Amino acid sequence: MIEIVKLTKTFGTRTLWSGVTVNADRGRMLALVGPSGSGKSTLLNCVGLLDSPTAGEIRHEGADITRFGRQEARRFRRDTLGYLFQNYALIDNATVADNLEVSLSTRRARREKSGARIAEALERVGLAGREKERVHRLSGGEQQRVALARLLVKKPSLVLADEPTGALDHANATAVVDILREMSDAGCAVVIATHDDRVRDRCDSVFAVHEKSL
Ligand SMILES: Nc1ncnc2c1ncn2[C@@H]1O[C@H](COP(=O)(O)OP(=O)(O)OP(=O)(O)O)[C@@H](O)[C@H]1O
Repeated sequence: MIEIVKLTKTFGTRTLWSGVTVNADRGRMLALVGPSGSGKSTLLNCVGLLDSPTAGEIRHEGADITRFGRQEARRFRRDTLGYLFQNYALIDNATVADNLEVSLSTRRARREKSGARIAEALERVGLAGREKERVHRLSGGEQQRVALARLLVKKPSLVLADEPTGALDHANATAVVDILREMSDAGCAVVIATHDDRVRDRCDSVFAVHEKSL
């Protein structure tokens, strides 16, 4: 799915990591671990095209995504990528349903019954019937489950999760990882930057970012 090959990131004279080579495969969950500041988020952001590496390649379907122009990057984000952040990255003042609809392109939404898809995703994350509620009124755990429902609606083939359980209690963290596991079992490649040993232990492979630094 994604091949990261000899990736390096430097800021001025500081090398964050170099020679990073690791794959994210469909049907598997990869944990990115390392101490605070070791560059887990930066690596995830390079794969998500939110940041650029200094050297190396990130290959997807024969292309090096680090060389994508604006159009290709937009298509990659739209068609392939799903992101899950610690701070949920939802539209606070909008309803649950509005937050889920943004992940449907209008053409697709017209073609399919978006209402039914949204209801199904909300049911799956334990928020059945909560479409009309405003996101800022929900608890942190509920907001992260809305963000997960948004991924379930979008059905990306690659999910990048940055500390997705960092602000959650044990029950909500377990629920989040359960759903990521389900997406992975359905063929998605899942990459999770995490400090949480319980999350790490539920992944199929572990990549220690700090051990690849020079
Ligand atoms: N644009 C930038 N310019 C300079 N330094 C940066 C830039 N972006 C990130 N850094 C530095 O790179 C380091 C790695 O940050 P990053 O957030 O990737 O680490 P992390 O492993 O995810 O940390 P944490 O576990 O605390 O979230 C930090 O020291 C950060 O200050």
